[in-house]
Amino acid sequence: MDDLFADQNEQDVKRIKQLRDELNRHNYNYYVLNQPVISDQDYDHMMRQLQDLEKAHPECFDPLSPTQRVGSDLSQGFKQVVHERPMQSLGNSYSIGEVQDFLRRAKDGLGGEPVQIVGEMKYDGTSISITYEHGRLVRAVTRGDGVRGDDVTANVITIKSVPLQLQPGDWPEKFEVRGEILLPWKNFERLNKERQYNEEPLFANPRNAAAGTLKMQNSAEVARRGLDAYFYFLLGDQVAISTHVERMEALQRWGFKVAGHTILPSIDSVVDFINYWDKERKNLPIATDGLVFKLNSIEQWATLGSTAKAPRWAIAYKFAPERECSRLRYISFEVGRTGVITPVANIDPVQLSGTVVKRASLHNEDIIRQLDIHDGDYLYVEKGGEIIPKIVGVDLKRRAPGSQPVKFVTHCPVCGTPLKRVEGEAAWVCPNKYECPPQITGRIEHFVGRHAMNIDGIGEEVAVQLHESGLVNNIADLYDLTQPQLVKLEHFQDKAATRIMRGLEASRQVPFARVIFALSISYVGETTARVLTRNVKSIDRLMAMPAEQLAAIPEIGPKIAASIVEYFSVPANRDIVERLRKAGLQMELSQEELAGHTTKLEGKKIVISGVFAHHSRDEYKAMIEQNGGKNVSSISKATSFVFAGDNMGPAKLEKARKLGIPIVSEDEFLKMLQ
Ligand SMILES: NC(=O)c1ccc[n+]([C@@H]2O[C@H](COP(=O)([O-])OP(=O)(O)OC[C@H]3O[C@@H](n4cnc5c(N)ncnc54)[C@H](O)[C@@H]3O)[C@@H](O)[C@H]2O)c1
Ligand SMILES: [Zn+2]
Repeated sequence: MDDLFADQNEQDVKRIKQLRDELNRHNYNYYVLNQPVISDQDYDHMMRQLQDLEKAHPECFDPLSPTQRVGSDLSQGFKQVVHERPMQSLGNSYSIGEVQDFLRRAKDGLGGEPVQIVGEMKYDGTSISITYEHGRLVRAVTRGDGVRGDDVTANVITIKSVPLQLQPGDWPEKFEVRGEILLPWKNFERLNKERQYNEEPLFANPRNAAAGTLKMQNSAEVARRGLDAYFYFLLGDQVAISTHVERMEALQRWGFKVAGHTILPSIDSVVDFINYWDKERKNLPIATDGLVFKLNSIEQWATLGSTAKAPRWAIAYKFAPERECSRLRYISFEVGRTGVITPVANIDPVQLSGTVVKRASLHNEDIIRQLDIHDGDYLYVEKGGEIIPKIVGVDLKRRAPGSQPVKFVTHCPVCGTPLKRVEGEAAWVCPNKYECPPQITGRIEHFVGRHAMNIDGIGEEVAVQLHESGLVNNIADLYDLTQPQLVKLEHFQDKAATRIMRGLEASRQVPFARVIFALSISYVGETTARVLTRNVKSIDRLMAMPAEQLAAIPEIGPKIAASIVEYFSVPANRDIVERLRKAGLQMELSQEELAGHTTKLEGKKIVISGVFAHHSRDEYKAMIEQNGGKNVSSISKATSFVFAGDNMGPAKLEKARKLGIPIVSEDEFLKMLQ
């Protein structure tokens, strides 16, 4: 019997260590990289397991355990600032019973004193602490590891809803506000669309997108993305207001947006509040992942204090993710522009977060195997981050006896070519690059895209139509199209044909770098195309370059180099390039580009200030002009950004902050010109 216990003990201790390691890894992915690899529910579940095990094994206590500390977002490149008061997390609850437990504990801690509960939205962004002195914003700092955070003032002042100067009022000389920085749904979706287009990794949800944006080195880009902010704490030694609700009202008067606060006089009203917001939150323009209940009396906050990780006078209530179960009808296999096969689960339609879901991507074969999906299974589907439906599991109880694991196709479902698996990657690929129809039409769509040749009027349907009619088999064929040919196509009107013809004409002026991007060479995205053209300067030189020479260009690794050489080794591709050249496309850098003239700073009014490490101030002024920008001497509302070196004058800095003008460092500036 003793042995049995010893065994169990040993297993628990091992599991504690394992969970701590795993949670630390997920914290890093989530808070620093902003790219979580598991769902919040799975993370919370692991955290609970660890909490339970640690409770059963007090001898394993470790102040560094993830149960004892908030996950750290500290990252390189920012000045770190120690918080005057530590920034904590919140305890979690998932049911009304747990909220009641919380209230009971709080009342016990207060010796039975009556309490008043305030309900608020739990915004799903990233927390920020902002210090104000004499009515002005002086510093904005992330939560960091709770004790110290990153100074992200330059980025926060680009957020229009953060007051830089307070409304006249009774604010104390110095105070701190805390709140949530958010990326509204609309801006989040726009950002992910752009990223998808540029083949950059997508943000899993608005929270990760907001956190990632706040940590960018380029304030101009931060401003462009459109962050927003809501506030939910007012703190400071000089703050003489004794309830949370009155503090929020004061913040509102001073010019802040606050987290709508409601006094809830009974547990029934707490239940009503939960039920109301569970539905109503879907109509908000920003993401929320729950509600927060706080005690109203600040004095009671002081009496109750906090644990290592969270206050005892507040608790988060997390909404359950919407999940439905639905029957798998069949798996379809879709072929992308690069030949990658994506399996998609087609399920009986179900209603989820207000929309009907019929399809959900399964991404690749490994995921199908991990989930162990059989034909005819009932699948659980959730809306991850509330937008993209995701298959999260199988209801094994409903599995038909004798059902077989689903089979992944072995041949391309469109052209029938046997599939290949790229070494080291999860994806299966149709290798029939040049004749597989979806790959051909995918390349046409890519070629005409906004970031490539920017030819209007050719979406997915038209690309397929052009291909099926036999008119366009590759991108060079586009330039042989004539208006009468287009008008003859089904459902095609004069206007649409004219638009395409005009777009083709205008595309002859599109700069060389975008032509290279438009060709669909594997691994050559927008940035790589720019690096290539800057270094290689003409298509003839690019076609003639051996792999080693290409790989020697900074940022071009052996993988990209091999892919470029492979592309130009195919006679059909060389033929396409020659035909595009004849059609009048830009096949080298223009005289202006060669002379260093670009439009990268076009329309920008730039104030330069301070001393620099890499070039003199005059050199930078010349560079601004060369790239289409304008040097201006003093900061005004019309200034696009301040290009700041070391020792920039404090008066200028202050003025820029006051007007919300972004500050760009030397490194950031050089990056802009890349
Ligand atoms: N998927 C992953 O890999 C992964 C990894 C780490 C963390 N996470 C998720 O993050 C959570 C932990 O993050 P956390 O420590 O920031 O906790 P949290 O997000 O659950 O709650 C605390 C935070 O809520 C925010 N908040 C929003 N509205 C508020 C309001 N009205 N009043 C007070 N605070 C408010 C504050 O920023 C505060 O820091 C986990 O529970 C998990 O869901 C996921
Ligand atoms: Zn194929």
